[in-house]
Amino acid sequence: MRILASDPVAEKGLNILREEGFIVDEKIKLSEEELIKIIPQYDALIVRSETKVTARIIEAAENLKIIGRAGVGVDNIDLAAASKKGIIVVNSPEGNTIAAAEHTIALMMALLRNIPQAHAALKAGKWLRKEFTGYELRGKTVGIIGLGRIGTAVAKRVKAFETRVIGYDPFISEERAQMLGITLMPLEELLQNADIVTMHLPLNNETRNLINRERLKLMKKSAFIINCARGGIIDEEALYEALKAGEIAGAALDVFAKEPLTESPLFELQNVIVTPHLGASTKEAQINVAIDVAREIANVLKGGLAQNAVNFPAMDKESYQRLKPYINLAEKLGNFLAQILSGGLLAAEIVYNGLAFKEETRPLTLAALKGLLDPLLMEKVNYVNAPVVAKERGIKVRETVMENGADYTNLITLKVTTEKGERIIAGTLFRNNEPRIVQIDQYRVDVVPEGYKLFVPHKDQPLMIGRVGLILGEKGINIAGMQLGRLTPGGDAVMVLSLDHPADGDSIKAIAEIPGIYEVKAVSL
Ligand SMILES: NC(=O)C1=CN([C@@H]2O[C@H](COP(=O)(O)OP(=O)(O)OC[C@H]3O[C@@H](n4cnc5c(N)ncnc54)[C@H](O)[C@@H]3O)[C@@H](O)[C@H]2O)C=CC1
Ligand SMILES: O=C(O)C(=O)COP(=O)(O)O
Repeated sequence: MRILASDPVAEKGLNILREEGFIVDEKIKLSEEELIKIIPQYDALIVRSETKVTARIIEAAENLKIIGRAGVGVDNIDLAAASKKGIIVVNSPEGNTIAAAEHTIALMMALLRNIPQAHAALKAGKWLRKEFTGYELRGKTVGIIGLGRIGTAVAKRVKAFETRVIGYDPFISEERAQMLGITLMPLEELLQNADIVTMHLPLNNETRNLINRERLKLMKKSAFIINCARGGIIDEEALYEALKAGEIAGAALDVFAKEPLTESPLFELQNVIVTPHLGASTKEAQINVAIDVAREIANVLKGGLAQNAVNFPAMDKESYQRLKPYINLAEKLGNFLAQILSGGLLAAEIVYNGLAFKEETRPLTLAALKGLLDPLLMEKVNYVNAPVVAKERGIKVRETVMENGADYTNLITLKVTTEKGERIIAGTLFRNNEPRIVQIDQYRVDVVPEGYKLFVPHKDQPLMIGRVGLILGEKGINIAGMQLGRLTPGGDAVMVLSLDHPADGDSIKAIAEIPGIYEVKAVSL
């Protein structure tokens, strides 16, 4: 399989992929058209922030299974397009946290002490001292917007400078803020109180131009603002005007609305210092992020699940190990049901009974949906696009979780409604995580969800098994196992045969013609 790195990525990461037997091409600074042309050859794409992975590129990516973002921000990737196409997007959420936090501190100190300006002046032959008198950090109030990984790492570090830290993040709790020693407050209040404001939140539709003209006006005239998160969070035009008018004291910017950026009115202002998106550019961070995404890509291309997928529920290693057999079971249940269904699919409900499902069920639901939808549809369905595909087709998906209430300690039941009625399948794990289908429709069974099956509802009467066995036997198809389920003697019953080879069309037809056989469905798991 082939992997393309379209931005500079540390060799240590790429070598992991080469050692795993993948072919890795490094081609940087490609245009959108160039990428569209070559992307069909690739199974995985690795990017940093420079490559814009547009919907057009994703559309052309016939073989792409995963996009690895060697860093945090995925705003350069069209996530909706990737999800729709079933392409997993992974990032490295922690690999560059320290690099970005330290760069923020570096910018903060440089800004307060005029280091870039003094450096430039002296190198130009000017020994200026009075002009470059700065400020101390001690005793100042630092306002952090976005208290995620980088925001909290910055908080920890500025505290060592004896500052007071205030924060704004609508998604963190008061308890967590207290634990970090940060006073939470509304954004407007933070802007009014901070001597230094620093941004550490993602760019999205809610945060674009979060710091606009009105909000900049709330800041103290003596205040500084730093953006080491994403360009576009601060309105650059409004910032220019605020700085020019002396409404705030200065700004340090590592990121810009449009990158690369080599000319900007902001660059002409003495109280603005800039770096070209260097937050994550340390040797250490680049090795960390490259290794993280390489491991994810290798794992996913070998059929595993991603742990840091942005468009798939994230799972830590432990949860993944624990849930993996259930994920496989859920997928098999969906798959089995898909192969015995008739009529258009209207709704799917997945019911989880048992403590195994107390914490996390989302990956199981996605697996059940994938198993259910993939055999029914022309397009490829996987864990990532399964909900999108279901939604697009108007299939209602419901999830119910109950701590107990079933005959098995942990049971997954998939109920689907089609135009022709309702069908049910349920499964559990036996000892040693052995998967079993324990119910199909109203019948109790004990079927290993593996290999070739024949699902044969019939009337409970003598000779049924014998005649089915004879037809298959005459074709040299060996029956490896058989399960019978019936409601009442002489009533409706079901046979689930496990075969060593798939049954051919003629045998299936011949079985279907036996009086008392209601239907015959071949299932391959
Ligand atoms: N300059 C650079 O080279 C680098 C920039 N970054 C950027 O830094 C930013 C932060 O990264 P991490 O801390 O790793 O992410 P994170 O996901 O750990 O933290 C982001 C925080 O922002 C908060 N948030 C979301 N919407 C918000 C809103 N409307 N107002 C206030 N807070 C909000 C979230 O609740 C979360 O706590 C990202 O934009 C990332 O792309 C990251 C690494 C390097
Ligand atoms: O990780 C992030 O979000 C970054 O902004 C780092 O960007 P980069 O990988 O250095 O292009």
